[in-house]
Amino acid sequence: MDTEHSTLRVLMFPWLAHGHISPYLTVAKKLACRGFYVYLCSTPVNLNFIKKKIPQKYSISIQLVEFHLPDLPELPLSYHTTNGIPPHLVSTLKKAVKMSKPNFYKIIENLKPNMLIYDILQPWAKEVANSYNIPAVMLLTFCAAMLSYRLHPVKKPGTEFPFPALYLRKIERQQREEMLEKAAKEKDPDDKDPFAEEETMNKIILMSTSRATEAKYIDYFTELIQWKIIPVGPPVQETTNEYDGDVDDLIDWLGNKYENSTVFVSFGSQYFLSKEDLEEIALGLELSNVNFIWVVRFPKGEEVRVEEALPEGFLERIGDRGRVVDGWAPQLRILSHPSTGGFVSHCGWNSVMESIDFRVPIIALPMHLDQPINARLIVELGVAVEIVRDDEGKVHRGEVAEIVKSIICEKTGENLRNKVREISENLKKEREEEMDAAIGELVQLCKTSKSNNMML
Ligand SMILES: O=c1ccn([C@@H]2O[C@H](COP(=O)(O)OP(=O)(O)O[C@H]3O[C@H](CO)[C@@H](O)[C@H](O)[C@H]3O)[C@@H](O)[C@H]2O)c(=O)[nH]1
Repeated sequence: MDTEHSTLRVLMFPWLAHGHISPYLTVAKKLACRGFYVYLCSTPVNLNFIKKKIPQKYSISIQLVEFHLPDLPELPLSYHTTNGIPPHLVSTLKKAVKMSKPNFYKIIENLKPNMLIYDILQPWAKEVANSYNIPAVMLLTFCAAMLSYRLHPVKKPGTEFPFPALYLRKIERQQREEMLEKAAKEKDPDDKDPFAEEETMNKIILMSTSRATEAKYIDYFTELIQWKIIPVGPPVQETTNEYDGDVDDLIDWLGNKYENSTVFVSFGSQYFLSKEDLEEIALGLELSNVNFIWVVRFPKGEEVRVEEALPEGFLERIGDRGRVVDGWAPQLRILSHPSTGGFVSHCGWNSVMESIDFRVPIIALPMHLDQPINARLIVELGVAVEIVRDDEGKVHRGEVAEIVKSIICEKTGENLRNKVREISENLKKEREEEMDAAIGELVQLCKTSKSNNMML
């Protein structure tokens, strides 16, 4: 281990979502391997989950720090995470996090880290750190294509977005406008623009992405924002045995299938399918005749039995061809398995990067947020085919079946597999170099912080 940085201590504070925690944990491990001492801060319910993803070798270099939220009757402890929280409570969760700012002051005061790495959804954390002369760097968990799309109209109003491949369909534009309106209404007037120009702040952004997947978008985002953008590579963990339940049984079942014969179907940790989408996807998988593992999930507190939510007789008709998993599956173990030949995904950024890293072509079925842009990006890259919804946003079983079949049984799948293999190789080549560049910047910042702290 490189001991040069062994006295540098970094506090990491991701938003309370698995899609955000996962890339923070990846970076935490990379920092720990290079001699940093890392504190990873989240709520107890998230930490219980994170614990299982940290192998023994990091037991000293990565310390977990509890962040407590206020005791609100509508937000029991198990809801102190976005995983499985009923969608109407997400804004309450955001408020609860904000109310806990005094707890974050105490954490910073106790730990006195050399640097904070914070999330765009908690921009106030930077102010807390800066108030102790501690530098703060944002780690973004979205892709540069998405951020370019978002910032272009602000920075270059009245001009056309120069990447037509990243268009949004009419229904997606409507959904996006509704989402932005809702966000504007809920916005706390104290919250500053996370990309605002400030003299006190270093203009460095770490991004959970790679030049291997989106070099031109990283360059364009840099041009728009005029900050230094440092990609830190794909957010991929080691495949640990962190899951309870019948995981071995599931992996044994997968082991009995032919190479590239099975699709994995999963829509991340924050989204729940509508009844109609659930039915069309089930019947599409049935029609495709392809093997599958499908993670079906419902919000916490809704006592839904998976078998009852699926179309009548579905499980009997599928028999041993498919497995339906309730709630959560070991995604990385499944994606890294040779029998997995495709991933029907909502295109959360982590799922996209994980799939590319493990050389699995993607069948894109974006739901909301950044996902439509992510889907267009990977189609442009040549590693995905998209299941296109109709003008009302509905998914159709016939299209699901056709595309799944084409990826597993036809030439289309082979072409995508060749392309994803090539990009995965490039990702691996870039990974270390990108992280080394990031470490160089972080060390500089930490050193500044050390001299600042000595002056206190
Ligand atoms: O059964 C499951 C479900 C998820 N995961 C893991 O959980 C993470 C999920 O992340 P992601 O694929 O990005 O999906 P979301 O949880 O939906 O992520 C949110 O955060 C992402 C990063 O900011 C955004 O791109 C998404 O749109 C947003 O929904 C991944 O690491 C998965 O490997 C599992 O291990 N098992």
